[in-house]
Amino acid sequence: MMEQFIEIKTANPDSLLFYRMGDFYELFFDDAREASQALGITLTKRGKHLGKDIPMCGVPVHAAEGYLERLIALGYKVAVCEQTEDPAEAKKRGAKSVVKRDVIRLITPGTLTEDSLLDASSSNYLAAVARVKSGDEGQLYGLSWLELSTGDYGVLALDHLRLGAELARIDAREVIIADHMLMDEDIRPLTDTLRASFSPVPRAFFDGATAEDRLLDYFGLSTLDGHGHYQRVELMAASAILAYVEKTQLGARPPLNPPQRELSGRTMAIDSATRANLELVRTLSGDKKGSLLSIIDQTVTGGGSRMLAARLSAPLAELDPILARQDSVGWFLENSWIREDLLEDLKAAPDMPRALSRLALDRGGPRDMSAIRSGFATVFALMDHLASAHTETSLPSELARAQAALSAMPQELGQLLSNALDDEMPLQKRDGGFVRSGYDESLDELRSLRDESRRVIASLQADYAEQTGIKSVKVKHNNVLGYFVEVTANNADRLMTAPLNETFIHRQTLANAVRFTTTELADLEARIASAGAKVVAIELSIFDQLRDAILASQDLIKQAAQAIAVLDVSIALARLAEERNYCRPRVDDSLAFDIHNGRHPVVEIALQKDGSDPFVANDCDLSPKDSHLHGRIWLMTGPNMAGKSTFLRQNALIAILAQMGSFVPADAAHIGLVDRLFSRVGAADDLARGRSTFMVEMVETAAILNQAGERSLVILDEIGRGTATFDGLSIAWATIENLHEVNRARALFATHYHELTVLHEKLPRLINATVKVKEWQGDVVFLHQIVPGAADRSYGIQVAKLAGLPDGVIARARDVLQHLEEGDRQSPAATIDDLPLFSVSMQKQELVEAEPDALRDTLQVIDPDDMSPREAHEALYKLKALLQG
Ligand SMILES: Nc1ncnc2c1ncn2[C@@H]1O[C@H](COP(=O)(O)OP(=O)(O)OP(=O)(O)O)[C@@H](O)[C@H]1O
Repeated sequence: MMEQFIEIKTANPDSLLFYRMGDFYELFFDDAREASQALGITLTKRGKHLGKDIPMCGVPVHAAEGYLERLIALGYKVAVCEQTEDPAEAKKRGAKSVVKRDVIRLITPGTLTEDSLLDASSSNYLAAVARVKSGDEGQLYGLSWLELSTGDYGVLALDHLRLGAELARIDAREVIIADHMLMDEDIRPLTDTLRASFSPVPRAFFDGATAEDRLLDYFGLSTLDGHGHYQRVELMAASAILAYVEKTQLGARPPLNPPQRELSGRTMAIDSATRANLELVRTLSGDKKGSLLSIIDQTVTGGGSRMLAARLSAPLAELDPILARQDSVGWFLENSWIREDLLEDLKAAPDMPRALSRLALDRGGPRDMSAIRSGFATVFALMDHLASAHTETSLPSELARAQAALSAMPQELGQLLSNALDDEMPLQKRDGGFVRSGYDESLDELRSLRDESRRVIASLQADYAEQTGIKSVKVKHNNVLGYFVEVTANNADRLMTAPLNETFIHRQTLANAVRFTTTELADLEARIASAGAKVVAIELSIFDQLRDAILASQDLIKQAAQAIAVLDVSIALARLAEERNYCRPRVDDSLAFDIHNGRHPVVEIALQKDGSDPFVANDCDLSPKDSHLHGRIWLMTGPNMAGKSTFLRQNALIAILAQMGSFVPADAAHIGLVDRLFSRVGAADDLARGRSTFMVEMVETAAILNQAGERSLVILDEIGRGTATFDGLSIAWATIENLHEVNRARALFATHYHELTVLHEKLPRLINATVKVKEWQGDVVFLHQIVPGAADRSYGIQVAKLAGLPDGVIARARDVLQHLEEGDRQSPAATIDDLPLFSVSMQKQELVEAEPDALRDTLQVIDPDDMSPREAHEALYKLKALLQG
């Protein structure tokens, strides 16, 4: 057996091998060590190999999915190895022969189809990255992606700058890449930063010479011309995906359509740092909760939720489809009366695309079929409700298309499924029991034969009781003996002596009972078994017929599922707009960016939940004005904690929401299409990649200055903060000039360098803005209101006080500040360099903290009313002693 194991393991070196033994999947050697640790299960040993113990651990087959789920979540791949013959067959070859086994499935993070392993509301993409040389030095990349559980398959050619951004958008669970590329300079940053697990595959997967043939062969086509003119690097990536799918599905070919070419420029480019900073679908700490998606997602179907996440991750950069989506949301906002009916229908909608893909991969069960059947019910209900609305007002284009897709569902198939499938569905197809009676005559006959025999057996118990005179005689069934007659031990003798021993044949003696069979019983049992086997055979063939019928209509079913998702998303966004008072933004191809009373969608909700003061709405106008041809730059100064970062982020989020087709948290908004969004907000160390905070900041700023154009929106928060004051100030200064003169992008720039505010005298499109605060008895009160002008001071010390810095440190900081401000007026450089800031304040802090606190503590516990004169006297001495030291 070990020989067999090692052979199979050698063929699957990069997967944990789940080796089937009876009711367990066992893991051996290093696999066992890794899995026992990852799963927290006991590591044992079994037998020896080359004189050493073999480490082993195992998981029960019936609970395997739970363990698989955890391993896949940790990024492991698993090869599932099953027995491929009956143990009885193996025995025929000799008592010691090993049952044949083979890997029947490779489970990898990007190729999942099981509901239990998938999150209904998230897509699960597999991606492939191909690379070719282009021009003298340059490299061109091909990126392909596939959602195996829904069949969504796309491809794109792009340069290195966009590769990271697009991979971050797709948010694949697994990325395959040729093994020789994995360590390359251009790929390393991706493997370090993305959430995906990278799977190296042999170079041959990406072979450019055979790529097209592989696609043609897969789709049974003689040319791909009808599907677009793919570049070579696109073909390489797309065919590598197919090769990997064939490898992991062991040759099973999920039905796909040729990959859709995505033309660059159709969506807003958002690089991975911006995406992460803005916490679109996940927060910086990796949680879904608290992300923008979690706040806006009111969808009720898995497909709708996945579509909403995809739209949020890829806001459009083309006008018409944005307007069409807005029309759908607007229509549901106006016709709110129809929403409730449709919502009820949607809540009952099954996840058809995932059921479909399991059926196609021959992994589907009766419940997947019934999901398609109930999909028809959902479709009919939706059509009814839409039709009633239709008579009153005409549907906007996107919804009209959805309605057309729903009505294209093949009704005969729906009828067939509801005729053929029973109401209650078993989990597995192997025991039958899912075909409705009345659907197939021969099946019904066999079933009644089987059931009749069962009834006869049930009546035998009474006959035998009468015949033997033993009232307690029982007819029972188990898997080893089949049907048998059982009597208690003290009644057994009667059956074993004449005349009853002619009828009752002894089978088994237990402690308290003895079991017999009869020819009559054996006969009936044989009849039941043969009818039962025939029943199952007929049911399985009906299953196959139904599956073929479903797959023949799969394109129509997928389109209907897509339509359901469109309805779900549109209704969800309409409800969102209504509940939260969002407005329909005016999106056009101008360079405007004019938000009136905008709010931060996530902070607004957080404040509401806390019961804090309501969110203060703010305007933001970056539109070109008068003779200025390009967008404006707002330079934001203002105290810490005043709300600058919130303001910056809210405007980026409003742009994203607007271009994904949603309404936005504002009273009014006018947005000229944004082609690229850059946001450098807050700094986080990237120690894993050996970069300091400042280095990360500079890398991201470089990307912005190199790529932003006049259609871009740039959000920069505190550039240069992580280095010496003058270096930082100079970098921020030069960055603003570049944005103004070269990039000419619409931009929001927040800074603590008040020196920058003089720039507006030189740069005509630069506007100073600040956040209003009120000073009250030495403390600062934040009004969160953005107003024109520059901040006079930072109020950093007041904020530090609010944060609870010791009083001594605050007092000393005020001294130092005063000193610096005076010095600054004379010779700023000298002051900053000369003052031993840190050590001075630390010494002072120790002084001020240690002494008064001891005195205070003692005083605090003294209660004069509860003291005798003598005690009071002693306390005084104690205080005095404390004072002296
Ligand atoms: N418009 C607003 N209305 C109400 N509360 C707000 C508003 N903007 C911000 N806040 C509150 O103020 C807090 C601080 O905001 P934010 O982080 O944006 O300040 P900041 O000026 O960027 O500070 P720092 O310079 O320290 O980064 C937020 O967490 C939020 O609770």
